[in-house]
Amino acid sequence: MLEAVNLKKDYGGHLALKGLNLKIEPGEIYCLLGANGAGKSTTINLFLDFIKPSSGMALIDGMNVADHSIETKKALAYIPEIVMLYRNLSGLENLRYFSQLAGHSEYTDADLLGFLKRAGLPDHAPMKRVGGYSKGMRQKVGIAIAIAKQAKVLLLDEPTSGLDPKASNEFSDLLVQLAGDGVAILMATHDLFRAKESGTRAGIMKHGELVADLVTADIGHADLEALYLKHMHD
Ligand SMILES: Nc1ncnc2c1ncn2[C@@H]1O[C@H](COP(=O)(O)OP(=O)(O)OP(=O)(O)O)[C@@H](O)[C@H]1O
Repeated sequence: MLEAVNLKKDYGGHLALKGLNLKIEPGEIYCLLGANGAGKSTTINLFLDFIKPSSGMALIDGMNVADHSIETKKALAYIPEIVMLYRNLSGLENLRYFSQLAGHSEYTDADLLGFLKRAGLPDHAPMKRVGGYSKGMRQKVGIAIAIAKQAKVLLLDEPTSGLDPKASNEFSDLLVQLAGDGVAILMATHDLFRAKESGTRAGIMKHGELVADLVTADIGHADLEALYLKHMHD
């Protein structure tokens, strides 16, 4: 479970996050929407403990990440816009390496190949160098790493930007599957369509504040877009 409690971030006089309160339960996919500079990445970076809050708390599984950096990192997986992998290693070798780093040395190659398959990596790809992978294939290795790590929390920062519609659709389906397994997911995205399609909740952030927090099943595509645009113009 992910929770922000009155979470604030001040970058030298610029209040980028103004007291965020948010709870994301296992099985939820929370899509954080908002214009460039709204504070979405700041929120994610606080949960990752990449940056420290000015006040308030970011909690993962009830633990304050600022005080439990290592323990909370064990519970989470992070997928940025471009998943960082070793170009000269194959997908399988990358997955083995990152799984071992996460303390899972027990997996056999068959296990690891199973995770890559579950993440939708084509059968011909696991033995090939990642340097030749498409962006969508790299994202799939990122998902396989999350599966292998048995992450309870998944943080994503614009993971589908630059993916073609089919790859984006496949990626969103994977997130829905992970949520079905009880993972709590927070995703910063500009993709209103995907937020409505695969998100269970959506929040609109503006100037460091959550100005809307909705259940996606309660709102249509057009209504979400209209609401988003209304907030952007206010
Ligand atoms: N390291 C930093 N130092 C100073 N200001 C920063 C820093 N990082 C972010 N900011 C500022 O904080 C605000 C929020 O930025 P943030 O990156 O969280 O926005 P975002 O919603 O993720 O935007 P985008 O959609 O462009 O990724 C912006 O005004 C940004 O310029």
